[in-house]
This record gives sequence, C-alpha cells and structure tokens, in this order.
Amino acid sequence: MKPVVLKMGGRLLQDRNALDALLAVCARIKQQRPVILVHGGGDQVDQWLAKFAFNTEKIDGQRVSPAEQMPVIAGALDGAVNAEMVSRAMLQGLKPVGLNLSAGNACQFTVNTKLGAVGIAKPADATLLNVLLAEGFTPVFSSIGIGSEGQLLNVNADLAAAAICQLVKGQLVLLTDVPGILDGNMQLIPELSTEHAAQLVAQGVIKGGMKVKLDAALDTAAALQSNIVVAGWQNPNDLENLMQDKPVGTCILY
Ligand SMILES: Nc1ncnc2c1ncn2[C@@H]1O[C@H](COP(=O)(O)OP(=O)(O)O)[C@@H](O)[C@H]1O
Ligand SMILES: CC(=O)N[C@@H](CCC(=O)OP(=O)(O)O)C(=O)O
Repeated sequence: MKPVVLKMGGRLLQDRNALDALLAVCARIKQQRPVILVHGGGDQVDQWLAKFAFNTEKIDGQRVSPAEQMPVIAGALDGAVNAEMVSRAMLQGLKPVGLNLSAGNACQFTVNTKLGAVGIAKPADATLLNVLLAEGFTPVFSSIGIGSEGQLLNVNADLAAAAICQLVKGQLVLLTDVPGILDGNMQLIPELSTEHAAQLVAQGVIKGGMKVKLDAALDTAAALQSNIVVAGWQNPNDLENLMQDKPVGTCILY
C-alpha cells in the first residue's frame, strides 16, 4: 500500500496532548501501511532566533534565512524539534528514525537566493527510505537540507513534505492549525480545483503559509496525479476518517 506522508506544523508540537493523540493514530495506521512524518517548527525557529538576538521576516510565507542564522535555524528544526518529535513518536511505538532531507540523498536542492539559504527540494534517491519502510521504521524528517556546496539550507516544511511524498509516490496529508482552506467568509472549502484556487489566491483569500501549502499540494497533485488533503490536527479522528476515504478538510483536486 502507498505510504502516507504526514506533514505536521510547528504549532502542533507545542500542544503535547494533541501531538500524542495524533501519533497514536499514526501508530494504528502504520499497522496497515507505511507512515512517513515531516515536521515544521516555524514557531520554534522564531523563539530560537529571538534568543540569539536575530531579527527574522517571512516573504510570501517563507523565512528569509541568512547563512549566519542557519546554525540556529538548523539547531531548532533538525536538533531540538526533530528530537522531540522522535521522542514522542517512540512513546507511541512508531519505531521512529530522525532524518533530514539529505539523508541518503533523499532530496537535492536548488537555492532560492532571494531568500538567502532557502532550498527548493526535489526528490532524488529513495533507497534509504525504502529500506527503513521495509524494516518497519517510521522516518521523521526535519525540513533542513544540505546544498551542493555542503551548506545548510532551510526548506519550508510543506514543500519538504511534497518532495518526500513525490519521492515515494505516497499520499500527502498536510495537517495544520485550521480545519482546511477557508473561503472569504471563513468557511471550510471541501473541494478545491486548480482554477478556483487561482481565483482565491488572486483575491488575496489564500495567502502566507496557506499559499505555500497550496503550492505544495498542487505540485504534488500534478506530479502524482492524485488529490491532496489539507486538514486540521485538532481532531485526531479526522486522520482516521481520512484513511478510510471519508471527506475531511479541503481536498485539492488534480
Ligand atoms: N484561505 C485561508 N484558509 C486558511 N488559512 C489561511 C488562509 N490564508 C491564510 N491562512 C493562514 O495560513 C495559516 C496556516 O499556515 P502556517 O501558519 O504556515 O501553518 P503550519 O505551521 O501548519 O504550516 C493559518 O493559520 C492562517 O492564518
Ligand atoms: C524557508 C522556510 O520558511 N522554512 C520554515 C521551516 C519550518 C516550517 O515550515 O515550519 P511550519 O510548518 O511550522 O510553518 C521556517 O523557517 O519557518
């Protein structure tokens, strides 16, 4: 069965009960099919950069990442947050393995120089992932990568999850702190076509972090010829329902 690639945002990691409940659902899903986790940690990066007295800003939902800030950004995402995710997943019996996007050359990168050390991830080598999945491990990816010159790169975690999902031809689920993509009246949009999405972006209804999520979903939908779901993490039953093909969140149509 196709692996399910679950992206979890940094805000989830600050709600221990919600995270544990969701990882317990992941452990149940894993009895049926392989699970891969990709996590963010934008809020944690904000906190770490502030502690080191760095200013930070985002452009169109992506963090401007000067090279001198990368040890702090990588320390947060690929250090503290990844270890925390692995430890919580371990307690739920998921056999997690903490990785970054360059593990086993899983992804390769071009650099979005406009934003500094920000990587654009492309799927590259699935060998390591396939070995881990075949042995019943749960890969847990941070969104840090290593560029062709050996430099640390910061990758938006939705785009990182998209690249990992394309690598294994999996099912992508982008979990976030809202129930899905909302319209101009803050109502959940159950299904979204490419054309409708473009209209909502032009109207400024889908923006910031959600625009990046939409881009990740549209790119993966086109690459894999499959629908992609953006859903909330607040109710762990939603994930179980989704695995049973029940409608949850916003389904982005390819
Ligand atoms: N149309 C929209 N529908 C829902 N959320 C939106 C929309 N446009 C912008 N957003 C914002 O996008 C946020 C989710 O993106 P982000 O903060 O990057 O989440 P995550 O950390 O889960 O990746 C929401 O909390 C909301 O503030
Ligand atoms: C380039 C870029 O924007 N990187 C993100 C990576 C973490 C992330 O995406 O975290 P969430 O999923 O919690 O938002 C950042 O530095 O915030």
